[in-house]
Amino acid sequence: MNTDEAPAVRADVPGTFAHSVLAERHPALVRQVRDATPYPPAVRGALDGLLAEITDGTVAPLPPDAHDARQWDAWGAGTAVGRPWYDLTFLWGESYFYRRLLGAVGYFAPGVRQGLDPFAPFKDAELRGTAVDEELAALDALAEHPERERADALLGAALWGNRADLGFRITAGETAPGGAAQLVADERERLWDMLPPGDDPAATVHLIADNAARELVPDLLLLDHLLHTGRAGSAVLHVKPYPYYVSDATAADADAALRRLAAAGGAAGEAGRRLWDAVAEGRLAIGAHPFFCAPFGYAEMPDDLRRHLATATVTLLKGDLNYRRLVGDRLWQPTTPFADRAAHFPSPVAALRTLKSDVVTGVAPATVAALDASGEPWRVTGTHALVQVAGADA
Ligand SMILES: O=P(O)(O)OC[C@H]1O[C@](O)(CO)[C@@H](O)[C@@H]1O
Repeated sequence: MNTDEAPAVRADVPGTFAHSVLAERHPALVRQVRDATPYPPAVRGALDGLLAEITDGTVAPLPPDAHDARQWDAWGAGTAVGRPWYDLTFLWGESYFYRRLLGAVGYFAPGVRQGLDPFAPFKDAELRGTAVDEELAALDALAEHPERERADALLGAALWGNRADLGFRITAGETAPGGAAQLVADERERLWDMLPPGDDPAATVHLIADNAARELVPDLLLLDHLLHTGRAGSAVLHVKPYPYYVSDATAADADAALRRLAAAGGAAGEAGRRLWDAVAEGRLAIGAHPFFCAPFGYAEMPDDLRRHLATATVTLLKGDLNYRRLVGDRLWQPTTPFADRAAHFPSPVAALRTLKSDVVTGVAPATVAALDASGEPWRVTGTHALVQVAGADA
């Protein structure tokens, strides 16, 4: 199917979800970042400048001496600069917003704030929170269950862990995410068929992570299960090269989650120490390719990343943004076959996603009709989820 058949998601129509992200979520986030850390006047000024720019101004360029100014030029910054933010496509505009926010807090420039994650206060609080304690303690009860039940439970935890996304909560407030957990597409069986239990040292699972803390912990536990049961001989965890979309996991977040697990008691601690050993022995690698923060879909991934992902028996792709980048950030008919949209991906791929934006494919017509008839904004509230698989029959 030609991508021109569906319009790109844009943020220029008031009343749409994408518009609300630029008009409400981004300004709220700038204020939250400014309040979460005792920033000096220069940083506060830069954040205020960014706030004014995204509210009333036009897109400003990166400083010419920024380490990635040429990269962003190649990614289209030249044509974006000087235009209203709402003129940009949603994916490009969101991505550039996060790059600019990091610039405002001095993340990239030499100096005392270089490399300091502005979202760390939110991520740390979540990782230390009692909700994680409770989730880890619940693992002990799983040990007695048959392997397939444990696998399903861990897959479910990784799937619904995607609801814990901190960016989502900024506008979801206290009452959401919640409601009935519901899968709009359920291809778990096909996923497990690709990874039979046993000793297959050649099976490699790649996991393209989404959020840190409450999502990354169950992601890691799922990888541990795959490695421990021999469903996979090795694994690669792909994280972001720099802080992104508020809570997206970086290598520092992966280390923090591994420490949290390894220090836990019971089954969680055992899994954490196995994961620690797996990293130490090279069976679990952590990667952070620059393209994971690029403002484009995965169909446009560079050759080196394509070759790397092609080594996967299956790639688990987590979360809403990764899904948008997989199928294309376009307003597809929800019945558009997922396998068609994901056919470009270099390995078999399984999307594990709670729905937090308008993009969706691969939903059966009767399901779409029932969801639409419910009158609920089922695509964007995080109350619905999907497990979809493509490339498994190749
Ligand atoms: O963490 P996730 O599941 O990728 O969700 C993040 C989602 O939140 C947003 O940033 C704002 O809705 C979306 O653009 C994005 O798809």
